[in-house]
Amino acid sequence: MERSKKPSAIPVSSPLPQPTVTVEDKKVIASLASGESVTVNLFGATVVSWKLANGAEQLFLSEKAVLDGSKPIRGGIPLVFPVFGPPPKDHATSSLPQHGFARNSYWELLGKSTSEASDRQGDNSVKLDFGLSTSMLSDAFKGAWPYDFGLVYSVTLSKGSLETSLQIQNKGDKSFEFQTLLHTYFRIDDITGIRILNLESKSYTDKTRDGATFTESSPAIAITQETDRVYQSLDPAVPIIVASAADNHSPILTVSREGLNDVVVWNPWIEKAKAMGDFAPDDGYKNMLCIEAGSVIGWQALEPGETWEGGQTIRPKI
Ligand SMILES: O=P(O)(O)OC[C@H]1O[C@H](O)[C@H](O)[C@@H](O)[C@@H]1O
Repeated sequence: MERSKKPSAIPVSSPLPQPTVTVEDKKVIASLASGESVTVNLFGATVVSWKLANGAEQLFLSEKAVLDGSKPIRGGIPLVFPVFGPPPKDHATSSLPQHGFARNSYWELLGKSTSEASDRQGDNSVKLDFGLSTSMLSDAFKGAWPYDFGLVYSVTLSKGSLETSLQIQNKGDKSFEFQTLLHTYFRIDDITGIRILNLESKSYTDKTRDGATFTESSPAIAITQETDRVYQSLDPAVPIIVASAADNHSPILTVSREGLNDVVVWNPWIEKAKAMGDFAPDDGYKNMLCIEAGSVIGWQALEPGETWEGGQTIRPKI
């Protein structure tokens, strides 16, 4: 008599845990099953929180950030478009507010999509697409910048990285010029404990010194005072690294860029932090650093029908 064989385990391809996306109160929250999460406020499509699986918040959000749409959000990743800084008087953006209207307008959630982690070990990643187009602007912004445009901003949360990328389309019949920037406020433990790598020998304008131009001499930049510098014409293949001063300059996080060849390094320091009504606590400048990937030197021209794309991927050391 044949001994009945125990059925051997049949390999089944178990589905990876799916990310969840919830929309509540003008906020979109996406989470991976392993615990990472990102929160995007529809006002400005501003990413206001990005947490790792262990709950560690990666972005600085001021305790006094205004979240009701009455002013740009102080912290997270405000999006700058179509002008960086105060608009020049002789330019088509001259009637817009500082940093333009993208961070000052309500965006819509266009959709979400998931993709499988390539190694089948981790969770899926989740991509949120947000849109802003001419018809969604206030009449005041439409009047101040009369161009027909469409923006799609994609926020992709993966295990160990956050990617934010912007597509800009000229949908009208006249060309326009723009600047854009991802104004990322990183949360850091202690501003005195970090160094910024990969900017040595690069040219920068220093806004704290009347916009004078200098060449960076330091291989590892320390922030010890108010800092507001626009580094320009960087090699897009070289990421900006925020490193630990104490730990032999080992990376704390890296910022890789595509199409964004300028980088602003900003910390308001003591007096400027106190002077900002929506910045809190006063000594919060010790726990933040803005590394802002952008295209802000000169202007990008976009002809009718053309699309421009750029973005960043942030990877913290885990
Ligand atoms: O106060 P905001 O309009 O948000 O600007 C905050 C900061 O943004 C950038 O980093 C600029 O380089 C700074 O000059 C400016 O102070």
